[in-house]
Amino acid sequence: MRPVGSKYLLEEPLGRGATGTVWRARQRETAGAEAAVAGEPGETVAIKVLKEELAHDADVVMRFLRERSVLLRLAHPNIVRTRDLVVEGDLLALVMDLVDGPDLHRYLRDNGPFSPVAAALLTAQIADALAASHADGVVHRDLKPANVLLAGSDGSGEMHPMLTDFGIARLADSPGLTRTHEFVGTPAYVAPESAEGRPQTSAVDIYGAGILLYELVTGRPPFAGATALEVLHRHLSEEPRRPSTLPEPLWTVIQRCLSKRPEERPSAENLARALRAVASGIGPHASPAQAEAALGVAALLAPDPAPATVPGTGGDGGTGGGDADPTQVLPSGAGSYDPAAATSVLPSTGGQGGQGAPGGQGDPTRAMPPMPMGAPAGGPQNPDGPHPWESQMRAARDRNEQTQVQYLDPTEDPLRRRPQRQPAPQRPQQPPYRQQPAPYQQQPQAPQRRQEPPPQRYEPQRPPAREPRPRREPRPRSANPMKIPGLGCLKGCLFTIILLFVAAWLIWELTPLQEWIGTTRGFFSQIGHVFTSVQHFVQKLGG
Ligand SMILES: Nc1ncnc2c1ncn2[C@@H]1O[C@H](COP(=O)(O)OP(=O)(O)OP(=O)(O)O)[C@@H](O)[C@H]1O
Repeated sequence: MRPVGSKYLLEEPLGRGATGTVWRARQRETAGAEAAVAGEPGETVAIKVLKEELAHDADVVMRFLRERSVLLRLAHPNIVRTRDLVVEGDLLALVMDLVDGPDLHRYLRDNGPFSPVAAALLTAQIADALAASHADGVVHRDLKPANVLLAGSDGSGEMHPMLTDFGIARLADSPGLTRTHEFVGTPAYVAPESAEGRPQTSAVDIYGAGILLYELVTGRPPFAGATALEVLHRHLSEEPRRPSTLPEPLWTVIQRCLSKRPEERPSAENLARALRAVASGIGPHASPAQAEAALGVAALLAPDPAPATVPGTGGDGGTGGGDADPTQVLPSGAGSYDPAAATSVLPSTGGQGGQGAPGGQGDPTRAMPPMPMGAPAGGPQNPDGPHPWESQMRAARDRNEQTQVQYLDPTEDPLRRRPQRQPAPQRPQQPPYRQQPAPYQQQPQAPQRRQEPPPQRYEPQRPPAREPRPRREPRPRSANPMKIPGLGCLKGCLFTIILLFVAAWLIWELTPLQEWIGTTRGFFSQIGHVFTSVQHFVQKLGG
């Protein structure tokens, strides 16, 4: 057991991320006044020991100390509380409350997607946490299922999401570690402005929340690709595709969160409110008024008039980033991309040039090659040393937990396996103000895989599912199985000739045609006469 400072003892690793390793630890003695939570000897805590690269960077240490008060101050029921920050020699560590439960990424992988109502309620709680941190000027910047821990997901039914890793992204993008204009994040969850190195605000967290919500209901994030660059391209240029099972109001929320323009995304507070309105309006017990309110959710999604800015990205009017930065054309097809990749430091402009940089395109750990652009504008970088991006990607490769993009077999999709619609009573016939608990008052239920989902479903106005028609045997066309090519055409021709013959006979016999022509012969004798004339003519020709 390794001591951390004089107050904590590391017991066993809980998991490793790009920025450090999280340990289950025990408190040895009560912490001093500098800690937010003094704790009791013997108490179990979680400690994130930051990676050595971070701990060796003077700038990170400075930032760690400077942000100490912000991190310790962040208190919200949906934020994992940071109890203490330890700086000792080469060691930087965050002491947190130990959350007994899986992270959301693992939970999704093991249990499959959530119902739209459960997903909306879960994301509403995450939006609550974001609203509190944004009000305090703290932008998370790395919102993703792996950074949401689920307390109380032990089968008791209630699920309590807790956002963790606050401020870590901010520590990791120290100018000493990453070059100017680079960003920290995970490609599948990165907002377009971060991908382009434009100024960032709290709207990047709203984008992350939109991606997370999409993933909760579908099992996978909206933009995937073989390489990190491909994923970033999609964030910049593609619109997400609407899954067919997604209720209209929830889709409206997702679309607004995933708006390419940060100023069009809702504030975290409005997002939470809108998601609760949607959850109560799309459930089966929704009153007509609640359903109506859900359909008008767009009106609730007002943007934040004064979004919190991310220092150093230009969003604060500071030195980094800047509006003048041109939109980049990202080279595609380079490198490999693990969608499970941990938080990454991706060069978005500037860089050391692709070919000569260590760990170039041939390096499979590389998710994004350096851009062939200008020289780095950032801090004192050693051009020969490995870029932190490389070591972070190597860490990602070493991780035990790999995010898996889950493609759900439609037959196993609990969203599709909804109960058959009964000829249910029409909504207007329901007593309008029943004493029912509103769906937003219910805690999101843990979805059980391969179990019938709870009937918290949005029923769009669709006709009831039809019985599939019995398959018809192809009609036998003929008793003769032999197929003669052109037979159909021949039959048609013969039929036409007979038809013409009969028509000519009728015209000849029933009209005064024969008198006009001056012959009084019947039709058949006239035909015979014509044939005889032709025969004589041919014989004459033949001599
Ligand atoms: N406070 C905590 N209590 C219990 N387990 C935790 C706590 N914080 C993190 N963990 C667990 O530790 C593991 C590693 O966490 P960490 O945040 O370092 O990884 P990550 O989020 O996957 O990576 P990164 O954010 O660096 O890309 C995760 O599996 C997470 O479930």
